[in-house]
Amino acid sequence: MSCEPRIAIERLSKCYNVFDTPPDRLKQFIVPRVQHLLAPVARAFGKSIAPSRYYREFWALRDVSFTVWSGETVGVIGRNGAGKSTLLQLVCGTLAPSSGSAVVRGRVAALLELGSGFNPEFTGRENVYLNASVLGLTTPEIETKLPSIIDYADIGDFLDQPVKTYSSGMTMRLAFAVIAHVDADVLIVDEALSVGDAYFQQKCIRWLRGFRERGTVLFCGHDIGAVLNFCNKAVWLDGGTVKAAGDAKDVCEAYMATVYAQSTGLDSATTVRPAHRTSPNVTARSNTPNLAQSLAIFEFNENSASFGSGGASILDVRLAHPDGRELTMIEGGEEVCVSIKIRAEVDIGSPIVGFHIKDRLGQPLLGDNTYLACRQQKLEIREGQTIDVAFVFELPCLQSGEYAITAAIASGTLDNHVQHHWLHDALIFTVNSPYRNGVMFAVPMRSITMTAFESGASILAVDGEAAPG
Ligand SMILES: Nc1ncnc2c1ncn2[C@@H]1O[C@H](COP(=O)(O)OP(=O)(O)OP(=O)(O)O)[C@@H](O)[C@H]1O
Repeated sequence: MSCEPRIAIERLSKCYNVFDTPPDRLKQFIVPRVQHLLAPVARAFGKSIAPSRYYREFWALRDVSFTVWSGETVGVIGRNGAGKSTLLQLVCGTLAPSSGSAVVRGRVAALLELGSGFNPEFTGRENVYLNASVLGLTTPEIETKLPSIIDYADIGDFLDQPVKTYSSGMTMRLAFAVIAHVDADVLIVDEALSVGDAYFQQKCIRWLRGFRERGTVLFCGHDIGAVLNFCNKAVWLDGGTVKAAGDAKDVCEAYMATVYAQSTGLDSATTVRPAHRTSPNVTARSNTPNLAQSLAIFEFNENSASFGSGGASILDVRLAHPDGRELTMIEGGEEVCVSIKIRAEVDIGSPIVGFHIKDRLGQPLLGDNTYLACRQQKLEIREGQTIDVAFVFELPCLQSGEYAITAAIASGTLDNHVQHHWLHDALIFTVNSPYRNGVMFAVPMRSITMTAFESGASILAVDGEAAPG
């Protein structure tokens, strides 16, 4: 990180004029103008006219100051209406401040309202030129990058159709493709917009993660998990002012404690208590996890993003029961099988096949590879042969959301290998789960026990269902 501040925000405020009724807006438009015209007449009679006001002021942001340093990823958090979007729009310059300043150094790209910079009457191709030049690229630069932008957006023949004929997903793909090619120094992104279809979402997240390594990011986080995963700093806005700023973990924890306290009516200072080991109170016990999570598994996507030196291709990736039956519903802790089918295009001496399950932010949650388990009995695959690799394991209880399985085949050892084919997001699946436990995934508890005592004697023991977390 250098010592150059990329974003310097000083006493930034934004006041909106709020009209209670539409006629008030009209009155505000007409009456002060008439009063202004009549003012000289009134003055001639020794009178003055006080200008009428038909609105009230609403300060969406007041005296906000903080600095984002080069290389930082800062999440802006806060409840609905706290002023996050207003702040981001002021930083991007799409909204004018009422007072104070937001100075950004370097080339800025914003992912706020994707496609909002597009002219709906122009074709996608024309909009790429328009948008990229607004973001600072010269025409020769755009021409050089155009094939890559088109490839990234992957919207086929629609490129030469007017943008007004696009679905919102297509507009988003094209807008993101432009953003990904403008070599920005600062990226301002509204997390809620980094969506689309699951494959494209994973592609965006991969790009954002890569960008984070070289650029500065200001990130509007509607989801605390995303901020914790993605940001090193956080700014907590509350009613348009900065409530806390600093290390993302500290700020998010303080924010969550307050949100929890407000939703439960408890004082946040009383929600964290020291552990008391002497007198546990109530008992519940469980060893039968039976809260079902419903799954939707998409088709294997052989065209998903990939890399590798070649020599082998991943032909299929499946998530199913270990006996091959289709998986539509799982219970916490059930055995599942991730199977990967591969064809060798050359002889491969020491194949290593592996997979990752990633959450919607691209965070790898779990996975494994064949290296340790199979190193004693080396398998060789000959050119033209196919192999099936099956990983059978207990899938932890996942939170609701979208997940992606990435699969790969390499050869060699863990430290020294050739990557033949790495297929990002080969299989997407969604989980609709009842678990709300605040962790990325939960392991099924073998038992959960709470015991009530009175005068040292146990008075209550209850068997309950396992609900991890
Ligand atoms: N054009 C406007 N006129 C009047 N009030 C506005 C206008 N735009 C935003 N506001 C108000 O300003 C406050 C901050 O809005 P903002 O959209 O910045 O909040 P936010 O933190 O991004 O909320 P959310 O998480 O719901 O997106 C809200 O109370 C909102 O109603």
